[in-house]
Amino acid sequence: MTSVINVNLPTQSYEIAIAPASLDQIGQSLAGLKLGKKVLLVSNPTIFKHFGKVAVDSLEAAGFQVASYSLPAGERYKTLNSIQKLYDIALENRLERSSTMVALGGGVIGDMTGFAAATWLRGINVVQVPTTLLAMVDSAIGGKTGVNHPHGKNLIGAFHQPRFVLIDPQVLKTLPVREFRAGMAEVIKYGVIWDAELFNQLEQSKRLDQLRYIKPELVDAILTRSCQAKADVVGKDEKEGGLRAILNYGHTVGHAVESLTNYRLLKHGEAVGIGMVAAGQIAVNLELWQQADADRQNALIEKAGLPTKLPVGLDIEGIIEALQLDKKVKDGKVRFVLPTQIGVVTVTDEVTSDHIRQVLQQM
Ligand SMILES: NC(=O)c1ccc[n+]([C@@H]2O[C@H](COP(=O)([O-])OP(=O)(O)OC[C@H]3O[C@@H](n4cnc5c(N)ncnc54)[C@H](O)[C@@H]3O)[C@@H](O)[C@H]2O)c1
Ligand SMILES: O=C(O)C(=O)C[C@@H](O)[C@H](O)[C@H](O)COP(=O)(O)O
Ligand SMILES: [Zn+2]
Repeated sequence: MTSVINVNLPTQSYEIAIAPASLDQIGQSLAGLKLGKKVLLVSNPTIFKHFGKVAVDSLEAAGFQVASYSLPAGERYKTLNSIQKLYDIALENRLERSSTMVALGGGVIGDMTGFAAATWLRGINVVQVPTTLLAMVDSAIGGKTGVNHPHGKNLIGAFHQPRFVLIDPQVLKTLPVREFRAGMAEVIKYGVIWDAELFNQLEQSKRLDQLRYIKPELVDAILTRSCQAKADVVGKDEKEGGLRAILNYGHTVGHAVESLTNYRLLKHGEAVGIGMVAAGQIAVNLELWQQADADRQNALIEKAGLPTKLPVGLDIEGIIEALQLDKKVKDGKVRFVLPTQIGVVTVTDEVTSDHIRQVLQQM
Protein backbone atom coordinates (compact mmCIF):
# COMPACT_ATOMS: atom_id res chain seq x y z
CA MET A 1 0.00 0.00 0.00
CA THR A 2 1.28 3.48 -0.84
CA SER A 3 1.10 6.27 1.68
CA VAL A 4 1.75 9.84 0.68
CA ILE A 5 2.86 12.52 3.11
CA ASN A 6 2.93 16.17 2.09
CA VAL A 7 5.65 18.53 3.11
CA ASN A 8 3.82 21.85 2.97
CA LEU A 9 6.09 24.84 2.51
CA PRO A 10 5.44 28.44 1.47
CA THR A 11 7.79 28.18 -1.54
CA GLN A 12 7.79 24.62 -2.80
CA SER A 13 5.65 21.84 -1.35
CA TYR A 14 6.36 18.23 -2.23
CA GLU A 15 5.29 14.67 -1.63
CA ILE A 16 6.96 11.81 0.18
CA ALA A 17 5.66 8.56 -1.30
CA ILE A 18 6.17 5.43 0.79
CA ALA A 19 5.49 2.61 -1.63
CA PRO A 20 6.83 -0.95 -1.42
CA ALA A 21 8.41 -2.23 -4.66
CA SER A 22 8.24 1.23 -6.25
CA LEU A 23 11.87 1.74 -7.25
CA ASP A 24 11.18 0.53 -10.77
CA GLN A 25 8.47 3.22 -11.04
CA ILE A 26 10.84 6.09 -10.36
CA GLY A 27 10.83 7.13 -14.03
CA GLN A 28 7.06 7.50 -14.10
CA SER A 29 7.06 9.39 -10.80
CA LEU A 30 9.59 11.89 -12.14
CA ALA A 31 7.83 12.20 -15.48
CA GLY A 32 4.79 13.50 -13.58
CA LEU A 33 6.88 16.38 -12.18
CA LYS A 34 7.51 18.00 -15.57
CA LEU A 35 11.28 18.17 -15.16
CA GLY A 36 13.88 18.65 -17.89
CA LYS A 37 15.11 15.56 -19.74
CA LYS A 38 18.58 15.35 -18.20
CA VAL A 39 19.10 13.40 -14.99
CA LEU A 40 22.28 12.75 -13.03
CA LEU A 41 21.84 9.75 -10.73
CA VAL A 42 24.28 9.92 -7.81
CA SER A 43 25.04 6.88 -5.75
CA ASN A 44 27.96 4.84 -4.39
CA PRO A 45 29.36 1.54 -5.73
CA THR A 46 27.47 -0.70 -3.24
CA ILE A 47 24.14 1.01 -3.74
CA PHE A 48 24.57 1.23 -7.49
CA LYS A 49 25.33 -2.50 -7.63
CA HIS A 50 22.06 -3.27 -5.82
CA PHE A 51 19.68 -0.71 -7.28
CA GLY A 52 21.39 1.30 -10.02
CA LYS A 53 20.19 -0.65 -13.02
CA VAL A 54 16.55 -0.75 -11.90
CA ALA A 55 16.55 3.01 -11.35
CA VAL A 56 18.38 3.88 -14.58
CA ASP A 57 16.18 1.54 -16.68
CA SER A 58 13.03 3.04 -15.22
CA LEU A 59 14.22 6.62 -15.82
CA GLU A 60 15.28 5.85 -19.38
CA ALA A 61 12.00 4.06 -20.12
CA ALA A 62 10.23 7.25 -19.02
CA GLY A 63 12.24 9.24 -21.59
CA PHE A 64 14.99 10.72 -19.41
CA GLN A 65 18.57 11.05 -20.59
CA VAL A 66 20.45 9.56 -17.66
CA ALA A 67 24.07 9.86 -16.54
CA SER A 68 25.12 8.12 -13.36
CA TYR A 69 28.02 8.63 -11.02
CA SER A 70 29.21 6.78 -7.91
CA LEU A 71 31.04 8.61 -5.14
CA PRO A 72 33.18 6.63 -2.70
CA ALA A 73 31.14 5.31 0.24
CA GLY A 74 31.32 6.72 3.75
CA GLU A 75 31.10 9.81 5.90
CA ARG A 76 34.84 10.41 5.39
CA TYR A 77 34.04 11.37 1.81
CA LYS A 78 31.31 13.86 2.74
CA THR A 79 33.64 16.67 1.70
CA LEU A 80 33.97 19.55 -0.74
CA ASN A 81 36.26 17.35 -2.86
CA SER A 82 33.34 15.03 -3.57
CA ILE A 83 31.16 18.02 -4.45
CA GLN A 84 33.83 19.23 -6.88
CA LYS A 85 33.64 15.81 -8.55
CA LEU A 86 29.87 16.16 -8.90
CA TYR A 87 30.30 19.61 -10.45
CA ASP A 88 32.75 18.12 -12.97
CA ILE A 89 30.23 15.44 -13.91
CA ALA A 90 27.43 18.00 -14.12
CA LEU A 91 29.57 20.06 -16.49
CA GLU A 92 30.59 17.07 -18.59
CA ASN A 93 26.94 16.12 -19.01
CA ARG A 94 25.84 19.71 -19.59
CA LEU A 95 23.21 19.68 -16.87
CA GLU A 96 20.81 22.59 -17.33
CA ARG A 97 18.69 24.58 -14.91
CA SER A 98 15.73 22.27 -15.56
CA SER A 99 17.86 19.15 -15.00
CA THR A 100 17.62 16.91 -11.95
CA MET A 101 20.07 15.21 -9.66
CA VAL A 102 18.66 12.02 -8.16
CA ALA A 103 20.22 10.96 -4.86
CA LEU A 104 20.01 7.18 -4.63
CA GLY A 105 21.51 6.23 -1.29
CA GLY A 106 21.83 6.93 2.41
CA GLY A 107 22.20 10.26 4.15
CA VAL A 108 25.76 10.81 2.95
CA ILE A 109 24.77 10.58 -0.71
CA GLY A 110 21.56 12.52 -0.05
CA ASP A 111 23.30 15.42 1.73
CA MET A 112 26.01 15.71 -0.92
CA THR A 113 23.76 15.37 -3.95
CA GLY A 114 21.38 17.89 -2.40
CA PHE A 115 24.24 20.34 -1.88
CA ALA A 116 25.61 19.90 -5.40
CA ALA A 117 22.08 20.45 -6.76
CA ALA A 118 21.61 23.50 -4.51
CA THR A 119 24.70 25.16 -5.90
CA TRP A 120 25.12 23.96 -9.51
CA LEU A 121 23.86 26.78 -11.77
CA ARG A 122 22.65 28.34 -8.47
CA GLY A 123 20.16 25.56 -7.97
CA ILE A 124 18.73 22.69 -10.00
CA ASN A 125 16.17 20.04 -9.09
CA VAL A 126 16.94 17.26 -6.67
CA VAL A 127 14.91 14.13 -6.02
CA GLN A 128 15.71 12.00 -2.99
CA VAL A 129 15.51 8.20 -3.22
CA PRO A 130 16.70 7.07 0.22
CA THR A 131 18.04 3.53 0.66
CA THR A 132 18.85 3.48 4.40
CA LEU A 133 16.35 3.62 7.24
CA LEU A 134 18.01 6.80 8.46
CA ALA A 135 17.71 8.51 5.11
CA MET A 136 14.08 7.40 4.71
CA VAL A 137 12.93 8.80 8.04
CA ASP A 138 15.17 11.83 8.21
CA SER A 139 17.85 13.02 5.82
CA ALA A 140 15.87 12.73 2.56
CA ILE A 141 13.24 15.10 3.95
CA GLY A 142 13.48 18.76 4.81
CA GLY A 143 16.18 20.13 2.56
CA LYS A 144 19.23 20.26 4.84
CA THR A 145 22.13 19.55 2.50
CA GLY A 146 25.87 19.88 2.91
CA VAL A 147 29.27 18.48 3.72
CA ASN A 148 31.67 18.33 6.65
CA HIS A 149 34.55 20.75 7.28
CA PRO A 150 37.79 19.17 8.58
CA HIS A 151 36.95 20.70 11.98
CA GLY A 152 33.25 20.00 12.23
CA LYS A 153 30.20 18.19 11.03
CA ASN A 154 27.92 19.69 8.34
CA LEU A 155 29.52 23.12 8.68
CA ILE A 156 29.12 23.85 4.95
CA GLY A 157 25.70 23.58 3.35
CA ALA A 158 22.46 25.03 2.13
CA PHE A 159 18.74 24.51 2.51
CA HIS A 160 17.49 23.03 -0.76
CA GLN A 161 14.22 21.12 -0.75
CA PRO A 162 13.75 18.05 -2.93
CA ARG A 163 11.05 18.04 -5.59
CA PHE A 164 9.96 14.56 -4.49
CA VAL A 165 10.98 11.80 -2.08
CA LEU A 166 10.46 8.18 -3.11
CA ILE A 167 10.71 5.58 -0.35
CA ASP A 168 10.69 1.93 -1.32
CA PRO A 169 10.94 0.03 2.00
CA GLN A 170 11.91 -3.16 0.17
CA VAL A 171 15.39 -1.81 -0.48
CA LEU A 172 16.01 -2.15 3.26
CA LYS A 173 16.36 -5.92 2.81
CA THR A 174 20.00 -5.56 1.78
CA LEU A 175 20.87 -2.93 4.40
CA PRO A 176 23.48 -4.18 6.94
CA VAL A 177 22.00 -4.60 10.44
CA ARG A 178 24.34 -1.98 11.91
CA GLU A 179 22.96 0.59 9.47
CA PHE A 180 19.38 -0.38 10.29
CA ARG A 181 20.07 0.10 14.01
CA ALA A 182 21.67 3.48 13.32
CA GLY A 183 18.47 4.58 11.55
CA MET A 184 16.44 3.53 14.59
CA ALA A 185 18.20 6.25 16.60
CA GLU A 186 16.46 8.96 14.55
CA VAL A 187 13.15 7.07 14.84
CA ILE A 188 13.50 6.98 18.65
CA LYS A 189 14.35 10.70 18.44
CA TYR A 190 10.92 11.44 16.94
CA GLY A 191 9.30 9.46 19.75
CA VAL A 192 11.08 11.55 22.38
CA ILE A 193 10.69 14.97 20.76
CA TRP A 194 7.31 14.81 19.03
CA ASP A 195 5.29 11.62 18.96
CA ALA A 196 4.66 9.84 22.29
CA GLU A 197 2.46 7.31 20.48
CA LEU A 198 5.40 6.30 18.28
CA PHE A 199 7.53 5.98 21.41
CA ASN A 200 4.94 3.62 22.96
CA GLN A 201 4.76 1.62 19.75
CA LEU A 202 8.54 1.15 19.82
CA GLU A 203 8.43 0.13 23.47
CA GLN A 204 5.91 -2.57 22.65
CA SER A 205 7.97 -4.01 19.78
CA LYS A 206 10.49 -6.77 20.30
CA ARG A 207 13.81 -6.95 18.44
CA LEU A 208 13.76 -3.48 16.95
CA ASP A 209 16.77 -4.29 14.77
CA GLN A 210 15.07 -7.32 13.18
CA LEU A 211 11.74 -5.68 12.39
CA ARG A 212 12.22 -5.62 8.63
CA TYR A 213 12.32 -9.43 8.63
CA ILE A 214 9.79 -10.26 11.34
CA LYS A 215 7.33 -7.38 11.01
CA PRO A 216 7.72 -5.47 7.74
CA GLU A 217 4.26 -3.94 8.21
CA LEU A 218 5.48 -2.37 11.45
CA VAL A 219 8.48 -0.93 9.59
CA ASP A 220 6.05 0.68 7.12
CA ALA A 221 4.07 2.13 10.03
CA ILE A 222 7.24 3.45 11.67
CA LEU A 223 8.35 4.98 8.37
CA THR A 224 5.02 6.74 7.95
CA ARG A 225 4.92 8.12 11.50
CA SER A 226 8.55 9.27 11.39
CA CYS A 227 8.21 10.95 7.98
CA GLN A 228 5.03 12.63 9.20
CA ALA A 229 6.86 13.95 12.27
CA LYS A 230 9.64 15.38 10.14
CA ALA A 231 7.18 16.85 7.61
CA ASP A 232 5.19 18.48 10.45
CA VAL A 233 8.24 20.15 11.97
CA VAL A 234 9.79 21.25 8.67
CA GLY A 235 6.40 22.52 7.49
CA LYS A 236 6.24 24.81 10.52
CA ASP A 237 9.85 26.04 10.37
CA GLU A 238 11.68 25.33 7.13
CA LYS A 239 14.99 27.04 7.88
CA GLU A 240 15.40 26.43 11.61
CA GLY A 241 14.36 29.85 12.81
CA GLY A 242 13.05 28.17 15.97
CA LEU A 243 11.05 24.95 16.24
CA ARG A 244 13.15 22.94 13.77
CA ALA A 245 16.05 22.93 16.24
CA ILE A 246 14.21 20.15 18.09
CA LEU A 247 15.21 17.78 15.26
CA ASN A 248 18.72 18.28 16.57
CA TYR A 249 17.94 16.42 19.80
CA GLY A 250 20.96 14.23 20.65
CA HIS A 251 23.04 15.87 17.93
CA THR A 252 24.84 18.46 20.07
CA VAL A 253 27.04 15.87 21.79
CA GLY A 254 26.50 13.39 18.91
CA HIS A 255 28.10 15.57 16.24
CA ALA A 256 31.06 16.42 18.52
CA VAL A 257 31.70 12.71 19.14
CA GLU A 258 31.41 11.87 15.43
CA SER A 259 33.85 14.55 14.42
CA LEU A 260 36.36 13.87 17.24
CA THR A 261 36.50 10.20 16.22
CA ASN A 262 37.12 11.28 12.59
CA TYR A 263 33.90 9.65 11.37
CA ARG A 264 35.61 6.25 11.56
CA LEU A 265 34.33 4.76 14.79
CA LEU A 266 30.64 5.56 14.94
CA LYS A 267 27.76 5.82 12.49
CA HIS A 268 25.81 9.07 12.67
CA GLY A 269 22.84 7.28 14.26
CA GLU A 270 25.06 5.65 16.87
CA ALA A 271 26.53 9.01 17.83
CA VAL A 272 23.00 10.46 18.04
CA GLY A 273 21.99 7.59 20.37
CA ILE A 274 24.89 8.47 22.69
CA GLY A 275 23.97 12.14 22.39
CA MET A 276 20.36 11.41 23.38
CA VAL A 277 21.52 9.53 26.49
CA ALA A 278 23.70 12.53 27.40
CA ALA A 279 20.98 15.13 26.73
CA GLY A 280 18.40 13.05 28.61
CA GLN A 281 20.62 12.88 31.70
CA ILE A 282 21.39 16.60 31.54
CA ALA A 283 17.61 17.21 31.47
CA VAL A 284 17.15 14.97 34.52
CA ASN A 285 19.96 16.69 36.43
CA LEU A 286 18.37 20.07 35.67
CA GLU A 287 15.08 18.66 37.02
CA LEU A 288 13.38 19.16 33.67
CA TRP A 289 12.75 15.45 33.08
CA GLN A 290 11.90 12.43 35.19
CA GLN A 291 14.64 9.85 35.62
CA ALA A 292 12.06 7.13 34.89
CA ASP A 293 11.41 8.60 31.43
CA ALA A 294 15.13 8.92 30.72
CA ASP A 295 15.47 5.25 31.68
CA ARG A 296 12.68 4.37 29.23
CA GLN A 297 14.48 6.27 26.47
CA ASN A 298 17.79 4.59 27.26
CA ALA A 299 16.17 1.15 27.34
CA LEU A 300 14.78 1.77 23.86
CA ILE A 301 18.20 2.86 22.57
CA GLU A 302 19.71 -0.33 24.01
CA LYS A 303 16.90 -2.46 22.61
CA ALA A 304 17.70 -1.07 19.17
CA GLY A 305 21.24 -2.41 19.62
CA LEU A 306 22.78 1.06 19.83
CA PRO A 307 25.65 2.13 22.10
CA THR A 308 24.79 4.20 25.18
CA LYS A 309 28.33 4.91 26.37
CA LEU A 310 31.03 7.22 25.05
CA PRO A 311 33.86 5.54 23.12
CA VAL A 312 36.66 4.58 25.51
CA GLY A 313 39.46 7.13 25.75
CA LEU A 314 37.57 10.05 24.24
CA ASP A 315 38.68 13.34 25.80
CA ILE A 316 35.73 14.93 27.58
CA GLU A 317 37.26 18.42 27.51
CA GLY A 318 37.70 17.93 23.75
CA ILE A 319 33.98 17.23 23.43
CA ILE A 320 33.08 20.31 25.45
CA GLU A 321 35.34 22.42 23.25
CA ALA A 322 33.91 20.92 20.05
CA LEU A 323 30.38 21.90 21.16
CA GLN A 324 31.33 25.50 20.36
CA LEU A 325 31.12 24.58 16.65
CA ASP A 326 27.51 23.43 16.97
CA LYS A 327 25.20 25.38 14.67
CA LYS A 328 22.78 26.07 17.50
CA VAL A 329 25.37 28.17 19.38
CA LYS A 330 24.01 31.68 19.87
CA ASP A 331 26.07 34.60 21.19
CA GLY A 332 28.72 32.05 22.17
CA LYS A 333 26.29 29.98 24.25
CA VAL A 334 25.68 26.32 23.49
CA ARG A 335 21.96 25.53 23.20
CA PHE A 336 20.65 22.09 24.06
CA VAL A 337 17.40 20.38 23.10
CA LEU A 338 16.17 18.75 26.31
CA PRO A 339 13.10 16.57 26.95
CA THR A 340 10.49 17.56 29.51
CA GLN A 341 8.07 14.66 28.82
CA ILE A 342 8.06 11.81 26.34
CA GLY A 343 6.99 13.61 23.14
CA VAL A 344 7.87 17.13 24.35
CA VAL A 345 11.21 19.00 24.37
CA THR A 346 12.47 22.47 25.09
CA VAL A 347 15.52 24.36 23.80
CA THR A 348 17.69 25.99 26.45
CA ASP A 349 21.00 27.83 26.78
CA GLU A 350 21.17 27.18 30.52
CA VAL A 351 23.36 24.12 30.26
CA THR A 352 26.85 24.91 31.59
CA SER A 353 30.13 23.13 30.88
CA ASP A 354 29.92 21.71 34.41
CA HIS A 355 26.50 20.17 33.71
CA ILE A 356 27.87 18.60 30.53
CA ARG A 357 31.11 17.43 32.16
CA GLN A 358 29.26 15.79 35.04
CA VAL A 359 27.10 13.72 32.68
CA LEU A 360 29.86 12.82 30.22
CA GLN A 361 32.14 11.64 33.03
CA GLN A 362 29.50 9.08 33.98
CA MET A 363 29.19 7.82 30.41
N1 LIG B 1 20.04 16.26 5.93
C1 LIG B 1 19.50 15.81 7.04
O1 LIG B 1 18.46 16.28 7.50
C2 LIG B 1 20.16 14.66 7.74
C3 LIG B 1 19.45 13.97 8.72
C4 LIG B 1 20.07 12.88 9.34
C5 LIG B 1 21.35 12.49 8.96
N2 LIG B 1 21.98 13.17 7.99
C6 LIG B 1 23.30 12.73 7.52
O2 LIG B 1 23.15 11.43 6.99
C7 LIG B 1 24.39 10.74 7.07
C8 LIG B 1 24.19 9.35 7.57
O3 LIG B 1 23.38 8.67 6.66
P1 LIG B 1 23.20 7.08 6.70
O4 LIG B 1 23.06 6.63 8.09
O5 LIG B 1 22.16 6.78 5.72
O6 LIG B 1 24.63 6.53 6.26
P2 LIG B 1 25.31 6.36 4.82
O7 LIG B 1 24.74 7.27 3.85
O8 LIG B 1 26.78 6.41 5.07
O9 LIG B 1 24.90 4.87 4.40
C9 LIG B 1 25.31 3.82 5.20
C10 LIG B 1 25.94 2.67 4.41
O10 LIG B 1 24.90 1.83 3.94
C11 LIG B 1 25.13 1.44 2.59
N3 LIG B 1 23.79 1.28 2.01
C12 LIG B 1 22.88 2.24 1.83
N4 LIG B 1 21.71 1.71 1.44
C13 LIG B 1 21.90 0.39 1.33
C14 LIG B 1 21.04 -0.69 1.01
N5 LIG B 1 19.75 -0.53 0.77
N6 LIG B 1 21.57 -1.95 0.98
C15 LIG B 1 22.88 -2.14 1.30
N7 LIG B 1 23.71 -1.16 1.67
C16 LIG B 1 23.23 0.09 1.68
C17 LIG B 1 25.94 2.56 2.01
O11 LIG B 1 26.74 2.08 0.97
C18 LIG B 1 26.76 3.04 3.20
O12 LIG B 1 27.97 2.35 3.25
C19 LIG B 1 25.28 11.58 7.94
O13 LIG B 1 26.19 12.28 7.14
C20 LIG B 1 24.33 12.55 8.59
O14 LIG B 1 24.95 13.75 8.94
C21 LIG B 1 21.42 14.24 7.37
O1 LIG C 1 16.53 18.13 9.73
C1 LIG C 1 17.01 18.66 10.72
O2 LIG C 1 16.80 19.83 11.01
C2 LIG C 1 17.90 17.89 11.61
O3 LIG C 1 18.53 18.45 12.49
C3 LIG C 1 18.00 16.41 11.38
C4 LIG C 1 19.24 15.76 11.92
O4 LIG C 1 18.92 14.39 12.17
C5 LIG C 1 20.40 15.76 10.94
O5 LIG C 1 21.43 14.94 11.40
C6 LIG C 1 20.92 17.11 10.48
O6 LIG C 1 21.79 16.95 9.40
C7 LIG C 1 21.65 17.84 11.54
O7 LIG C 1 21.73 19.13 11.13
P1 LIG C 1 22.83 20.19 11.58
O8 LIG C 1 22.24 21.47 11.12
O9 LIG C 1 22.98 20.07 13.05
O10 LIG C 1 24.08 19.84 10.88
ZN1 LIG D 1 20.68 13.19 12.48
